[in-house]
Amino acid sequence: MAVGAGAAVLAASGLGYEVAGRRLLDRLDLVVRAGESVAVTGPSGSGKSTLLMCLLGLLRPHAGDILVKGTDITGLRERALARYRREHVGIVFQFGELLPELTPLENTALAALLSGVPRDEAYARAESLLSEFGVPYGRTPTADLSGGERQRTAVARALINEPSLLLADEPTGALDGATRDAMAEVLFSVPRRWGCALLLVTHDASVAARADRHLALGDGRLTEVAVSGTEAGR
Ligand SMILES: Nc1ncnc2c1ncn2[C@@H]1O[C@H](COP(=O)(O)OP(=O)(O)OP(=O)(O)O)[C@@H](O)[C@H]1O
Repeated sequence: MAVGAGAAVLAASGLGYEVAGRRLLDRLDLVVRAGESVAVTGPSGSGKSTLLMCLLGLLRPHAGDILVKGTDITGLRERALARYRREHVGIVFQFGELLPELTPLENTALAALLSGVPRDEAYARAESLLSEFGVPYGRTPTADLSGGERQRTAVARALINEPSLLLADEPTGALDGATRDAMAEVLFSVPRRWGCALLLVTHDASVAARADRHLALGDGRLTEVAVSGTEAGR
């Protein structure tokens, strides 16, 4: 657990999910606390994206509970799930999923505007987050930014509604070298600075090693990956 990690934001227990007769999640348990980062790795096809989809409420697990801030989201109907995603969850994908023709400021503010935040406040929050992450927010369309700038914009957008849970699916997968490291640095600073819980899925062991906890998904369950001496001393 991270130093000073707080209450459980996410507590999933006994999760089960089957597809085509295959048990992808099998009595899986997972707790992520406020201020804590958890990385999940696992072979291709082991069910990492399926787990994230369950946590987002886009797939309904066949067994188990997913408590987010004490509410079991597995029992929510569509409208309540949409509200849950809007109010509690931020998500960053591999390719950022931003609208290319909008500026980074517009892309970031849009997520707040769609949640009913007044225009001035949405833009003020967006400016503050983008400066924090060192993204230029002039008139340049997002399409013309570098890969790293686009991903940092995606993090700003994911944070604008002050989520308690930040989910990231291969957020560094499309980046390489120094850009990937810089992006990892930004992501892992988020739980420390904003106090939310971060759950990150990655194929990159060096990125996973930066998390407070590194879990491996295999045979439908999560197991702790031992932290090496160097990592433990970070
Ligand atoms: N609707 C479906 N019908 C049949 N098989 C499916 C369906 N959805 C997912 N699968 C299978 O379930 C397995 C797990 O998929 P998932 O995307 O969760 O894996 P992953 O660990 O995220 O993989 P990767 O690392 O390659 O992204 C895969 O073998 C996939 O083909």
